[in-house]
Amino acid sequence: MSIPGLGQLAPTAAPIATAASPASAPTTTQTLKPFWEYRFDVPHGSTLGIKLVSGTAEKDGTELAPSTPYAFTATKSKINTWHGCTLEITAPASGTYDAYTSEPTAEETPMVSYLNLHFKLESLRAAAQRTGSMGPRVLVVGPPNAGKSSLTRTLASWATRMGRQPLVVNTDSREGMLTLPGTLSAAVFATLIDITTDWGSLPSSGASAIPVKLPLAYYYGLPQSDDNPKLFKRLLSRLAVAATSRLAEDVDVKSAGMLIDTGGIPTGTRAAAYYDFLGHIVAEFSVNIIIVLGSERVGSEMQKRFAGQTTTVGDTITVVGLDKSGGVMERDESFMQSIRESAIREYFFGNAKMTLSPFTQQVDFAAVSIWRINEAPAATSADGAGITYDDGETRTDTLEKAEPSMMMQNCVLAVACASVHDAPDTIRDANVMGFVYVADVDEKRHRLRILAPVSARLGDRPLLWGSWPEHMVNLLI
Ligand SMILES: Nc1ncnc2c1ncn2[C@@H]1O[C@H](COP(=O)(O)OP(=O)(O)OP(=O)(O)O)[C@@H](O)[C@H]1O
Repeated sequence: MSIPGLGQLAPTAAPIATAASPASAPTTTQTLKPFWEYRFDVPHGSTLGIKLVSGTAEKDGTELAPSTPYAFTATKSKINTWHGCTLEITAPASGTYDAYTSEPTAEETPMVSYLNLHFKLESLRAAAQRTGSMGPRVLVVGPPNAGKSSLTRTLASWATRMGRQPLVVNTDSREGMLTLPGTLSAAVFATLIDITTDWGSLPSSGASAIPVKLPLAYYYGLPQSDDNPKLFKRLLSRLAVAATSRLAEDVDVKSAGMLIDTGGIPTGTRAAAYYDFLGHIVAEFSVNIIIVLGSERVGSEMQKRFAGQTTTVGDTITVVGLDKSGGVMERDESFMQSIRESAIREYFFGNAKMTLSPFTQQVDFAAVSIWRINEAPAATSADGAGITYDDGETRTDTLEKAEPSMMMQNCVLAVACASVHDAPDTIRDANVMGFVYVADVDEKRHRLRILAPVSARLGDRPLLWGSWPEHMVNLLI
């Protein structure tokens, strides 16, 4: 399944630094030979400085500018080089970090196979440009922590560097792409990505040195894709319609095609639901290239299900297996929770480079229309009618009207691009305009204190209340 001649990255890692403290935190230089990677793990509360002194280097496909200091916090990632480079590393003034160099040869690193893939996609894009047809629609799949998002980002960056404008789609609602977690989103990438972030800064009202990418987002609002499969698939279809029409209206985006990131396929009984979602994505986005990262088991399942099939636009589906990088890092639940909390904080208050001033407003219970997104496990909604739970309620993909209550305190609510007068199904299908945070619920006075990124009234916009991202108690502290 792998491109011949490329094996798993050899674990030849040589630790160069751990647990820096102010006394032992000098600025050091690190020289990387061609194909080496500098891998680093910086926890929350620590900041690692990296500067390219000579040579060339990339992070997830985006080149580091020479002599420019970059600050990384709460990041597990790598800097790689094709031709060799020297980096200046400034250890955190306080706090810890781990870093090491991986020293593979060209034959050992999967990065070469990723680059080969990029050139293959480039030739398909050039052909699509000549004929006015749709460029490649690439789906990246694999088990959790296979490096799927990193590969998607790298392919997007390389395409952008060639002057292409691919549409990048995130179908992993546990993590947000250019928006908060809990969403499915798509955005055209025409400019470089801020390498100190995963996907770039969240769109906000502030100015930014790097052009901000505006995603189209739909709010799913539940922790797992299979918590409400019917709703999840419904929103994927909505996103696919929007993505396809974006391609239709712009020839440059059309020829560049799509890069679609997915959530990790779990093992065991939950896997079936995830393969079902992948089938849905393949059909709805007319996927014609499936990249399977780091799993022969997933690879053979994808081959069996999709290889050789004809897409809805008439081309044939190809399944390609690629090795996972030996450097991909596990991110435990507490690390991921702190990433989600930082995303919420950044959305309302900005980041180290740009401070935002969110707006607080008091709103009467009667002035808001809040809709609850419920879990509805698959087996129970096979007939489309939903299940009757012990509490006597029936749950489907349809939203349920919710009265403001203490349960909403410290929750993020999505503002739907719809009207409170719309039917629940229209509200469910609407894309998201933005988010507000419920800072306080005063049940006695029937008032909510709501934080919004801009000083605009909620007007007649309905609010969607899910359980993901989870409530965050210390946003205003
Ligand atoms: N070669 C590498 N060296 C060091 N870190 C890496 C490398 N490749 C990826 N990572 C890091 O490993 C982590 C997991 O990678 P990534 O998010 O790409 O995996 P994923 O398969 O998308 O994960 P998930 O299943 O959670 O969606 C990320 O923090 C990423 O930056």
